[in-house]
Amino acid sequence: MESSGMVIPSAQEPSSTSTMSNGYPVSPVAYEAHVHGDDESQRERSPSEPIESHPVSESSPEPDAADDSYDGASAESDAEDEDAAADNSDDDANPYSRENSSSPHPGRGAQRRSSPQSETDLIRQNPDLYGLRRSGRARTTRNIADSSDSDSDVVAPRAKRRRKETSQQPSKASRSATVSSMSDSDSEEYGGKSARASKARRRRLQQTASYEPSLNEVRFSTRTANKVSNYNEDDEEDEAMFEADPEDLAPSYWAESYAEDTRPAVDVVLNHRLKEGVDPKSQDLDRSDFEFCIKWQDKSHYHATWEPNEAMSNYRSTRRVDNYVRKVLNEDIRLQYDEDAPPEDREKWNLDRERDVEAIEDYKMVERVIGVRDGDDGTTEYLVKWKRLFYDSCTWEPEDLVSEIAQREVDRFLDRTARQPFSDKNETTIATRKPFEPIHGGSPSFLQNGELKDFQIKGLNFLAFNWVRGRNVVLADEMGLGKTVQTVSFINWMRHVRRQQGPFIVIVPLSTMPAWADTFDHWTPDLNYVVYNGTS
Ligand SMILES: Nc1ncnc2c1ncn2[C@@H]1O[C@H](COP(=O)(O)OP(=O)(O)OP(=O)(O)O)[C@@H](O)[C@H]1O
Repeated sequence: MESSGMVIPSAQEPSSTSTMSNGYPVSPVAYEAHVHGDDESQRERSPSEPIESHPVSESSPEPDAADDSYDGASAESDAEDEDAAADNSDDDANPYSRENSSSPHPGRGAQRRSSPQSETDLIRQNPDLYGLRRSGRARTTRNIADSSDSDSDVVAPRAKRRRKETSQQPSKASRSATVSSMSDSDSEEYGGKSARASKARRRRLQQTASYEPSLNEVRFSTRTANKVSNYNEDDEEDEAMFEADPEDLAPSYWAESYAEDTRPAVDVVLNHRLKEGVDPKSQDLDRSDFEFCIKWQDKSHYHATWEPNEAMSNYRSTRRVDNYVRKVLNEDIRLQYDEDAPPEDREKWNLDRERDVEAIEDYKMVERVIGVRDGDDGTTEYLVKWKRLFYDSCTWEPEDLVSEIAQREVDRFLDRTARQPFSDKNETTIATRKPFEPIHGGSPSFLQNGELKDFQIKGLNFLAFNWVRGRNVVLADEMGLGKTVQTVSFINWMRHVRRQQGPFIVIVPLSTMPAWADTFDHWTPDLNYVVYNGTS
């Protein structure tokens, strides 16, 4: 308890290392206390005693009178000091306790009245005492400081390697850290080329006591900075599927002579199929027998087209096609036509491809319209959020197209933008809310395309009742009994019954996000919700 009370604050308090030299207080207040020879109780309580036998208040330099931020901590440590002093007076096993219990200690008196130089002399004469007094302090920083030293048992795994290096030839960084540390503490006494091995130990202790953690942290970060882990090694091939073709990159030093390549650029190859007329049982199929479904850069999946292999020379970024052939087409040919291919592998491959194709069809469906603008040619364009794709994949599409494939979404967008959301302020404030009126007589009329069960109405009333009271609650029930539906209903109860337009935030696991979106769409299609996920 003593060491923690002493060590933790001192290790974390920069002012303690900046205002104290070798643990000696430089605070004028502290020095004044010694000169005037305060009585014993005052000395024990003083947070700024220089070197004392008391293990908490007196050997710890942190409660410097110059540092106001320590007032609170000082008061706490004072209280602990009183307890510790009482304990120590009975603790014969602790040499400091004995020392502390006898106030007229000659050494102590000399210390209190000595100048900083004589204090340093005393430290040199009593290295063990010096080390022990700071042992508590050092403990918290030892792991950090000693990680670059050689005599710590509790170090990071790489300390072993560091130990070897430092024992043979101290690294430049290590030396500079040592010098820096010494200049912080007392370079005159502990530095210098003539320092002997016995002094080195004291110096280490000294460093440990006076090191600022930031110094060590800098050293750690410098060393680890060279080790850049690549966690994506396994994904290299996947990345290659989408990596930019070098021909896409227009070198800036060619800028003047560089003619812009306006050919369509391949974004992703979505699928492949045999060309018409090619015998599917042929044994020597290759990429020239196939067509590829290409999603073009800056265009939505809706505009993906099938292109034969020989047409690729008309497009940019065809390296993505090469990668697709290598990774997907060749594997498909192998699994479909190689009789030795395990049937389970073939089945899994086909299922995966089916799933991918289904997903691509979803990407072509309009989830919602989120913006409108005038196009270049005077026509109207809508900003379309595509189903299952993030918002950074939204594209501007001509009005004709959007109306043709998703007129309902256009109408919803126009409805939303036509009216301003308005919330009843009286209902927003708990104190002015109207009393709770439970929902009776079946499913509420503000829900569309379905009716709540009785137990779900009960759950909705439970949520509504507690909202009126301003209480936070959790709705819990067994799986699949309609908690999502009840929550969506509750939000709509607030909108329609209490005229609260939100915004409401619903935080859900990524995997359940589509289900939530579907529930909103199904039960309350008039509600405007936005799905936030992805990177932008
Ligand atoms: N009253 C109802 N009428 C018709 N279908 C309902 C009703 N209540 C719930 N469902 C349907 O039951 C399914 C499960 O509902 P819901 O997702 O709300 O349950 P849940 O309790 O949230 O599930 P989980 O515990 O798995 O999250 C959904 O497809 C939902 O549309």
